[in-house]
Amino acid sequence: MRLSQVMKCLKDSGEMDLFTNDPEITGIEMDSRHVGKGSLFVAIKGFQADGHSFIEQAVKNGAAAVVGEEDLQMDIPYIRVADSRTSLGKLASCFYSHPSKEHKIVGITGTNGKTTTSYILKHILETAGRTCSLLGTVSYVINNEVYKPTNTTPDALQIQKMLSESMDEFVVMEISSHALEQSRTEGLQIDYGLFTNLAHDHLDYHKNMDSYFIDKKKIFSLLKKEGKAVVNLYNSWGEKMAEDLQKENVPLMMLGDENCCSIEDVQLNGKTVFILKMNDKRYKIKFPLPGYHNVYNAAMAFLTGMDMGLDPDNMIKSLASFPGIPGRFETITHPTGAKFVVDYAHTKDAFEYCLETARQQGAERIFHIYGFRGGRDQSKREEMIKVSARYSNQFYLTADDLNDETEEKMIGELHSLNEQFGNGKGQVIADRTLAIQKAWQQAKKNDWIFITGKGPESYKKPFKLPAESDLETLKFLQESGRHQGVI
Ligand SMILES: CC(=O)N[C@H]1[C@@H](OP(=O)(O)OP(=O)(O)OC[C@H]2O[C@@H](n3ccc(=O)[nH]c3=O)[C@H](O)[C@@H]2O)O[C@H](CO)[C@@H](O)[C@@H]1O[C@H](C)C(=O)N[C@@H](C)C(=O)N[C@H](CCC(=O)O)C(=O)O
Ligand SMILES: Nc1ncnc2c1ncn2[C@@H]1O[C@H](COP(=O)(O)OP(=O)(O)OP(=O)(O)O)[C@@H](O)[C@H]1O
Repeated sequence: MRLSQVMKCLKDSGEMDLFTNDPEITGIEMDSRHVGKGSLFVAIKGFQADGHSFIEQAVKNGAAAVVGEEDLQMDIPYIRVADSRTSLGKLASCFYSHPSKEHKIVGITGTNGKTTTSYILKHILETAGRTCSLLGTVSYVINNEVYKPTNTTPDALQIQKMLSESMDEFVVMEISSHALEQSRTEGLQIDYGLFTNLAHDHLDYHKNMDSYFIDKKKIFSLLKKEGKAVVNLYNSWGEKMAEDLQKENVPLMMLGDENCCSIEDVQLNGKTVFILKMNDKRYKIKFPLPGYHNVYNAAMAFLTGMDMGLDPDNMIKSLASFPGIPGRFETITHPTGAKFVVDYAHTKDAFEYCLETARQQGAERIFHIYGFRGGRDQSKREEMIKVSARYSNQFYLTADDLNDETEEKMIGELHSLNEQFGNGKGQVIADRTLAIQKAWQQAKKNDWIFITGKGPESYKKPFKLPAESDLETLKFLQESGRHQGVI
């Protein structure tokens, strides 16, 4: 494709300056290290580095043209734009022939429930015999091939490339607020935009809840002409979102609105069973994942499936056979019958939903093992400890992924938070595997032990026990118990 053809996508928005020759463009790159002969290199001012300082390297690697924000003179075509990130999405969409058009795309945003809802939707679509790609925190799945994700929502280049490679009819993707704020979704067009909820998280990045909300709301600017918003009203931010969208005349389906679809008769002791009332019809849904939060996730997926024209009876069967998601309420039963749950909860709301679920399931004692990511939103830590102290009989604070924080600083912070807000129930055990071992050794019948925050993710540093994730630690303890004849 000639540069002038790729540039047409920017020309429309008046972002293009003149250039003198028209080379053949073999690919678009945002990382100078990936540039090859004929690439168009887009220089981005990032949080860690400035892509403009790698232009020379990109040219050495064979770049045929460069897009950037600075006023530069070069021997190859240089196109100055106001915002490289938005230009990247537009250019990539153009280069890959606007692949959003080729699929029915569901974008899911919200603080909690994106991964779960996306897995449920993929499952019900596939049960109905439809093909579905998935882009999200746990994995990217394209044409049934599974890839390790870079981000929850990949960069604009990857999005457009994967959409163009996907031969699946549907694409279900998690859309993070970071991605929306960083214009990774520029050039993407979606058929459904789902908003699950908003809760205190990522305020290191978004500064306050209002600006976090505004970034999340950007998902609806991606809707195709005939696209629809699906909003969960069972939380106050969902109500606000729906109100805003109604004012803006965005076609909207609301979970929790009597005139559309509402949840009734929820049973949570044992299996999750509830009624979804849609217009005059009532659908009885049985869902294997416990907890009220999963009622919302299943209902959001069902509502979207109904609008897609899927058969409700088929969806009900599909939901009943949902196989679960790695690291989302994954349960291992201790020899005493105690339940060990590995979960990805890392917000106050998610803690509440999880720990409350144990109460609903008849837990006599609740133990909770968790930590905080270093270098991430520190303002949420106090609220999370308070919830944990309210619901659990005892909790252990461990060193989670430290990122840029030192272990010493994190441990000091854990002690301090525990003293202030732990209600005398907390203990700092920095080694996560030893904290899990301690809980394993003291577990009794009818105890529920939650290990939260990492889900299926690997530990970033080695701990005492030979395991690389929470699940592996539990399996190690299970195996060791068997070898020692402990039943
Ligand atoms: C803070 C942040 O969000 N950073 C994201 C951002 O990176 P950046 O643009 O700042 O990159 P940078 O390292 O400063 O580099 C700037 C530019 O120089 C280029 N470069 C760099 C080096 C070089 O030698 N040559 C070169 O050309 C880079 O390719 C880049 O184009 O854009 C990248 C591409 O999209 C993201 O991968 C990266 O996510 C980082 C890794 C990250 O951890 N982000 C988290 C906060 C995040 O986005 N999380 C959400 C999920 C949140 C949730 O809901 O839980 C997500 O969507 O994953
Ligand atoms: N609808 C919901 N409301 C509140 N909490 C939820 C909901 N669904 C799941 N959770 C809790 O949040 C955790 C993360 O869920 P999930 O992975 O589906 O969310 P996510 O939005 O993809 O999160 P992340 O962006 O951090 O990957 C779950 O392990 C559970 O504890």
